Amino acid sequence: MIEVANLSKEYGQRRAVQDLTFQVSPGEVYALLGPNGAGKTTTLRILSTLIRPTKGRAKVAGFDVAREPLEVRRRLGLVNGGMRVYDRLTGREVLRFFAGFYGLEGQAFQEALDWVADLLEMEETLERRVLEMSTGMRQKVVIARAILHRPPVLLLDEATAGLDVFARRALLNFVKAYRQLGNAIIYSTHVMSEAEEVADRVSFLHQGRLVYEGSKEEALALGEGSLEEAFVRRVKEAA
Ligand SMILES: Nc1ncnc2c1ncn2[C@@H]1O[C@H](COP(=O)(O)OP(=O)(O)OP(=O)(O)O)[C@@H](O)[C@H]1O
Repeated sequence: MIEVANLSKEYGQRRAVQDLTFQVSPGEVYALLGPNGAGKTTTLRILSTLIRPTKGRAKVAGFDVAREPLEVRRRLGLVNGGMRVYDRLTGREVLRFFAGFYGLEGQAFQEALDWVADLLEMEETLERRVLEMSTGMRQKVVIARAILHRPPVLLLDEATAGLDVFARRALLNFVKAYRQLGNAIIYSTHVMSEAEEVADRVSFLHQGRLVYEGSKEEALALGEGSLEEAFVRRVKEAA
């Protein structure tokens, strides 16, 4: 569902991502792990067609991100930590506005709304103004907006940033439910414990390079039960 081949991105002299290759299958959560500046956001921005790669290729649902960006966008949802939505609107109004971009109106909008409200357990959030929502409720609106069109590919970039324990739990449960529907998910974070909970496979990104990729179980074995330890060991070996 996601294919990345020898992908590189340079900002002037700075190499943000170097020669990255990986694939993600339908029904799989792929954790992209690494510290700040490792290149995670750059990778997701390329996949979501916001920036172009300097070298290499990436495909989403079979469509090339550089040559067929509109086809890619139709099949993809993106969630960043700290994304904003319009304060004065209710949850329902925000979602109606964005649904319009996907051509979801009338009955189709209502069906999409019922679907996301159920999946994210957010019925009461729909009637409240964003201004009056908790951070967790707001994040549900952000996620709902990203999946209204039921994309088979979902990219989550530090999506739990700023969330309390209940909201984080709700998000992790949602990730599991969305995978269960057969969708491909990239879960990008520097919080290794979250990946331990939701990932099927993990990769470690360090200074723009993929220094490790394996099943979560293999990575945990490498770190004697800890992904953080596995990351540190792999980075030392790669140095
Ligand atoms: N627009 C830009 N112009 C110049 N350099 C950039 C730009 N965007 C990112 N970089 C650099 O590219 C590298 C990778 O950044 P990126 O944001 O992809 O990392 P990250 O793993 O997502 O980290 P974070 O969690 O801090 O966002 C960093 O060295 C960063 O400073």
